[in-house]
Amino acid sequence: MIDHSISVPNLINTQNNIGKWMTQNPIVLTKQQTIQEAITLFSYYKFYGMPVVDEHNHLEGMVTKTSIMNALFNKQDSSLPVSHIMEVELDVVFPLDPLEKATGIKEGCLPVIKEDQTLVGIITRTDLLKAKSIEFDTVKSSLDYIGILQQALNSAYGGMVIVDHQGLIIEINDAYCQILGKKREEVLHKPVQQVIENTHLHLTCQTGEEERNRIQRINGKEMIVHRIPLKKETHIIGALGMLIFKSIDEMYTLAEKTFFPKKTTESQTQEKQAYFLKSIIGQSLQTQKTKEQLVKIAALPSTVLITGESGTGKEVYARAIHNLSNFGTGPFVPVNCSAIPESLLESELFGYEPGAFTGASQTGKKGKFELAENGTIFLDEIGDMPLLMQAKLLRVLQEKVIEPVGATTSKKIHLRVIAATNQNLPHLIQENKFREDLFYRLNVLALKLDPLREKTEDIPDLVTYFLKKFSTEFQLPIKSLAPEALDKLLHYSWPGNIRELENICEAMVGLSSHLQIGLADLPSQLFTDITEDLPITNDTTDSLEHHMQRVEKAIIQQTLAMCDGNKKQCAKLLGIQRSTLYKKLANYQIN
Ligand SMILES: Nc1ncnc2c1ncn2[C@@H]1O[C@H](COP(=O)(O)OP(=O)(O)OP(=O)(O)O)[C@@H](O)[C@H]1O
Repeated sequence: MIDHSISVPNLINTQNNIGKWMTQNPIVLTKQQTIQEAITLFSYYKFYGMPVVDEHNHLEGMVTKTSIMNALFNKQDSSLPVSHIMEVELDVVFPLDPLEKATGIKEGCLPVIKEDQTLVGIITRTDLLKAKSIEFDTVKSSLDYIGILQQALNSAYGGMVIVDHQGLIIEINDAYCQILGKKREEVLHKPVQQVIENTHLHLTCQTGEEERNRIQRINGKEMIVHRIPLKKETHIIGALGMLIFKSIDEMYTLAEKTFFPKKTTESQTQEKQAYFLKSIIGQSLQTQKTKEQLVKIAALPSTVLITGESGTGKEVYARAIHNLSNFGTGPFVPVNCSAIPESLLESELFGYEPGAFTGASQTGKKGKFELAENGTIFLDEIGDMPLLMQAKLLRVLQEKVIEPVGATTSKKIHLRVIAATNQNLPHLIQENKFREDLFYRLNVLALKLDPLREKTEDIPDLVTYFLKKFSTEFQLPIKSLAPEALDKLLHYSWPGNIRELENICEAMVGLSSHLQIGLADLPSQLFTDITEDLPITNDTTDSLEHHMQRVEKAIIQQTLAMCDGNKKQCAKLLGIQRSTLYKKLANYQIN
């Protein structure tokens, strides 16, 4: 993976000790050398002082220009050894001492020794001046660097903010300040989460994870942001936040200007609708009405409940609503509530904190709700949600907050909820299997999908669409359907609805060796349609629903027999999910 994190230059050298700046290997004297020799060396090297060492390089004293001058004025014999005039009570410094320790030199230089008295150098006033002037240049150039950085930030079109490893703001540009309606001085050194709404930058400093093109709500507007960790070697030392577009609207305006310069807003909306409704095949009156309703629903932010038998396209409609809605730029996260074991459902939906339970990941895990932030969560098979989870979901819908497992605080969420079921929720409510209050929360906007047998006008279009789809997928010439075969499809009862039709088309394209699929290529289930042979009861007290259940039971029994009891194959043929088949088998007590 490419590491996009930014490394920060080392602006100031912190190792400003004496060892770094001292004069190493200085000229030294031994005790036996004469005053005359010292005078010669002084006049040649222009030193202020020279250390006197023994044969092991241990410091014994110091001969300075002052001590030489005194000797000369006192008419001392210059052939005497320097031990006569050397200073023995000395100030000394050590290599690791800070530079400041040497700034007290009143005159000349100081010997630098190790703990065992070995001489390692001298530090002179010239050394000190050099160190200070270089330090000054470094600070100055780092100040210039910060100045350049500020200019660069301020010339950026979007907002930029830099935080340190604790999430405290250390730099912010004018554009961001304008968006926040705050002054730079007001927000500097404050925790970023107290200044910028819905920010994650402080978390970026903890996770080191880069996030690009995320939607963040600030001042009621959705904006696109990048969050980039700043690293020095392997350490995270802060994070850079970039606000790319000041709002989604601004991005659309820009995209519109670039891609659709002359079109009116209305025609753009129609184009967008046409694009996303294209995936919903069918021109029957019912389908047309459902699509019209879909467009109206998409424009609203409220929760949607889609009902319809298995395979009628509930997820297809949910995706279209998402794409046409204001949440369309965010993620679409489908969750099949019946496929997740009850014990895992809560953590799957709401996530968990690090180490929340035995076996939990040490980094924690985001739940589906958090993953769907600024987008849509699609809760399929909501009728199968356990009662305890229903209560938790109700709270989420009411308060718009989630509480990850093991967390002590709750998190605000901003997303749209679409739920779907093939079950009769009012019946489940009567049986105390579904909460009435949750039903009303979900059913704010209702979309009911008709079974395929009630809109057979859609079948020709669907068949054409699926034959083309699978012919292309299997790299075969595009196949068609003979009129008598189509007629058979139009008179079948389609218990698995569009999914069953899709599966049959897939099998026909793959298995038929003819370009035009005839009656002989149709699967046997179409010829043994149980509903054709079903006795019509004269019992007027029997409700339509009971009739339907008898029909459904008979179809399942017959299909299962055809598949020699193979439930996987039976579910596929019926166009229902295996979990749905198992439930129905249990309901009808079919073994
Ligand atoms: N109007 C449609 N046009 C084209 N394809 C469709 C349409 N409706 C459904 N399909 C296809 O039928 C299959 C089943 O659709 P989908 O999964 O949306 O049904 P469902 O009602 O959610 O089923 P379940 O209740 O079993 O979850 C999918 O492969 C989908 O692409």
